[in-house]
Amino acid sequence: MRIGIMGGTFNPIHLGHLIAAQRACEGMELDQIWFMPTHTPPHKPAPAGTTPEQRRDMVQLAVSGSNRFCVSDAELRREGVSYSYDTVCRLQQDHPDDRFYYIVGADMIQFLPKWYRIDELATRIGFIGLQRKGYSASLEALPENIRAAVTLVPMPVIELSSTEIRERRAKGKPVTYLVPANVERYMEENGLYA
Ligand SMILES: Nc1ncnc2c1ncn2[C@@H]1O[C@H](COP(=O)(O)OP(=O)(O)OP(=O)(O)O)[C@@H](O)[C@H]1O
Ligand SMILES: O=C(O)c1ccc[n+]([C@@H]2O[C@H](COP(=O)([O-])O)[C@@H](O)[C@H]2O)c1
Repeated sequence: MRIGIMGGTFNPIHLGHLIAAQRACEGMELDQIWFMPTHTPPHKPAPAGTTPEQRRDMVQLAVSGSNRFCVSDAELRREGVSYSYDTVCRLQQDHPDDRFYYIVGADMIQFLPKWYRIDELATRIGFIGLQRKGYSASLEALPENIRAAVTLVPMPVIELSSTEIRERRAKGKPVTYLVPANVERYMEENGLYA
């Protein structure tokens, strides 16, 4: 199988993540997308306002209607910083017949050279890079070996982030149509970000 890994903090998951995953799925003819919430993100502050279980629950709700999308808790089960290299090595050990692709937004593409053991990672998997407003999706600045591993997939610009969802919730503004309805309900019921 061709499997896309959609890694993220997902604090919380929003429609930008889901549309990105769907475009990657179509553009690269993937069989499945595994949404992989990080335990501890490598390059940003530890997520505040939620537990890892709550972030995972919201992702689970968001993908519940799909037959191609699912949640992997491989990183949540592993203590410490969630380096993608460690995750990929483990996945390839457990699923030797499958091919893995790592899906990243355009904001992340320019930081790929800073990823832990990126040179080895780029020999193991392909990266699927998606367009995102405000960030250059150009590959020119990347070293040749990393550039060769990235395929760009066009996606409509979805100007939306988890930060915006948290800020709207903190101000008492609705997040309707920005996150799936069942995720909005979960945030309400658990008093998240309010
Ligand atoms: N609107 C979007 N369009 C395309 N890709 C996105 C979008 N939002 C997030 N992504 C991508 O999804 C992955 C996971 O993102 P993450 O969970 O950190 O969400 P975020 O919205 O960037 O969060 P935050 O605002 O808290 O920094 C990253 O590769 C990121 O680039
Ligand atoms: O392995 C790394 O060095 C690395 C550095 C930055 C980001 N990542 C992964 O990229 C994904 C998106 O990261 P973030 O910080 O936008 O949530 C998430 O799965 C991270 O674990 C991985």
